[in-house]
Amino acid sequence: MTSSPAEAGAAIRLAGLRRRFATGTVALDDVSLAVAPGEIFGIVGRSGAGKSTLIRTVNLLERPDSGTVEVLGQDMLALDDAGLRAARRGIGMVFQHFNLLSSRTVAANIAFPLEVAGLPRAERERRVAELLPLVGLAEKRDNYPAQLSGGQKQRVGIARALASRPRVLLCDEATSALDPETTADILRLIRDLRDRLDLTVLLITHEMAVVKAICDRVAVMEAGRVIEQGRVFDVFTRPQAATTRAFVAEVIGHAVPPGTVARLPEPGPGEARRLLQVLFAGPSSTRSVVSEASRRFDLDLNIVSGRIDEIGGEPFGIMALAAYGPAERIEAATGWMRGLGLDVTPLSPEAMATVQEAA
Ligand SMILES: Nc1ncnc2c1ncn2[C@@H]1O[C@H](COP(=O)(O)OP(=O)(O)OP(=O)(O)O)[C@@H](O)[C@H]1O
Repeated sequence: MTSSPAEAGAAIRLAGLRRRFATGTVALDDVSLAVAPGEIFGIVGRSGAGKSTLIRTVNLLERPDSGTVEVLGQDMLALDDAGLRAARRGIGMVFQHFNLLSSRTVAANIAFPLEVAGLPRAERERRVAELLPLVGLAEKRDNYPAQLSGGQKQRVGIARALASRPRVLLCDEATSALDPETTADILRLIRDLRDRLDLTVLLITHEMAVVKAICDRVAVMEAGRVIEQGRVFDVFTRPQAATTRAFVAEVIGHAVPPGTVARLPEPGPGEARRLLQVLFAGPSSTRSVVSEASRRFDLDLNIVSGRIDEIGGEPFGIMALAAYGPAERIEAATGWMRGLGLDVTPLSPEAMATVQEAA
């Protein structure tokens, strides 16, 4: 998997970024990625993986020790203070905890960056009047943050980020403080704004469900490195790294009732029993793959569970198989299915239960 689609004319291009804190922690260890104009690009990783440090290098809230940061064709590290201030107006940022000023109304919070930039009052008011309906807050103009729900506060945060008409939007765990339903609303809003305003969006999250919901491409970070990146559909259907598999399983790990696993027949004499999770692109071909594998390798392959899901309208399937037969023939069948492009992962009964709980 490569980042090649974005290489030419990228909206954001980060190359060879390193950042080591005085404590000795290496938060970024040779990170490179390119985000195409109009793309929603997700960076996913566990706590401490380096996501915040990475997103903060894009607008130079964090300066890398080495590497290059290019946004909209501009070399950010070459700018003087005035140049950097101007460049930052082209890069909006949305925060996890909204960072609203409690003593200001919704309208005054949204206008704040314009005030800092020295825009006359009339222009600020005109811009706020445009932004309020765009984020669905036309009725809340004169409310204070304390009178708003979490989702409404984040809408204010988004409107404020868009006030200076940026072309790039950075979202730092923008939905992590919200409940699932509100998260879905805010993600829809971000996607809608991307479409309407032709924005490029870089977001960080620890939730693969966020990536699945709105991202076009994703990079998975671990210990300061990007360990895998690609189209979201490809990463979900053919995850490579163990960490990516674990992330993917959190979202699409499907329910195999523990009782079902417990009731599976024991293998016969000289037979092995293996539980396999199979991920595949497209809804239709699996059943024939399973029956062909069964014939070719003379195995008993039972579909324990299965379902079809989709990402960006593209369908994919997830299936749990119980395979019975000589261990080496099960291995051979697994290899054969992988050769056809299916992602096959052995599951222990315990793993099946874990996957089910996480789903
Ligand atoms: N200012 C700092 N000084 C020292 N170490 C830091 C600093 N900021 C971050 N780190 C460390 O760098 C590593 C990466 O942190 P970062 O916040 O970028 O990760 P993250 O993936 O965003 O995690 P989280 O979701 O918990 O914020 C962590 O080990 C963190 O403790």
